[in-house]
Amino acid sequence: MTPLLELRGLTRAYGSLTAVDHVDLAVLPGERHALIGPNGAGKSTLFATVAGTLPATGGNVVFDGHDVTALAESERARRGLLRTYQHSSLFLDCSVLDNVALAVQRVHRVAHRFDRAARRFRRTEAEACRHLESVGLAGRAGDRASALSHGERRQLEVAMVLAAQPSLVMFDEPTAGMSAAETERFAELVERLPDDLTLLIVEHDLDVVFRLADRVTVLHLGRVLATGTPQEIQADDEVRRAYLGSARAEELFTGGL
Ligand SMILES: Nc1ncnc2c1ncn2[C@@H]1O[C@H](COP(=O)(O)OP(=O)(O)OP(=O)(O)O)[C@@H](O)[C@H]1O
Repeated sequence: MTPLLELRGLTRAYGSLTAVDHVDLAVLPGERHALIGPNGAGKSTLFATVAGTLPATGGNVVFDGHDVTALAESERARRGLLRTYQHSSLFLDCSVLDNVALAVQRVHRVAHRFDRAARRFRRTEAEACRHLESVGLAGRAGDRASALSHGERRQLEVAMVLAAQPSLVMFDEPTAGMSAAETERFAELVERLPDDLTLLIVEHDLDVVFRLADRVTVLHLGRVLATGTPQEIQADDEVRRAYLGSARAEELFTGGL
């Protein structure tokens, strides 16, 4: 199967520090792929370089068969490669529904241009409602975004990303700061996303990783240490060694299986 996303020798240096060091990685269509690693492994840098938030200093990002390394983040998003931002994309004074409707409108700017205003409005609203339903927020449509809890804001953010009709969504530590109940709700939400949506998730909660991911890539000191199924990763001696001394070693040994 041809990968939807392929990283070829992707490298990102900050001066003399190579935070992401010749990373090769393939994410297949429909796959849920998690990126883990001890603190400072280079996960955030890799994430930002793939999304186009940070330019690469070497190597290539190939998305849907095209080399997008030189493209801006917005152009990558237009082609279906989207990343989530922690809260920064929300209009807190607008309603939950309007936040998603605005995201829908951005996509349909061209497609709906010749519709009559009332019809365009109805279509946009119906589509926004559908996205809210798929993230479990239909009941909060009329509330202000500022009234949502931390976990609900992250759900709203997913609805807004879905409105952009992506083929690959990159989640940036989605459960960070969530309560156990919010984390559970978020994991269920991800499990319910359409099967053909490809996901790349950077996540610290290894229970969530081992529950959601089809395959896991472990970064260590900017390099790929291992890629495999959750079971393979948990049984990998090198991975265990990389996590030893990390507060998360315990999770690696006990989580998920
Ligand atoms: N803007 C920057 N300038 C210089 N060095 C940086 C910068 N951002 C990150 N680094 C360094 O690059 C390396 C990788 O950092 P990065 O944040 O990508 O790792 P991470 O795996 O996401 O870590 P964490 O799990 O702690 O978030 C670290 O050594 C970090 O100190």
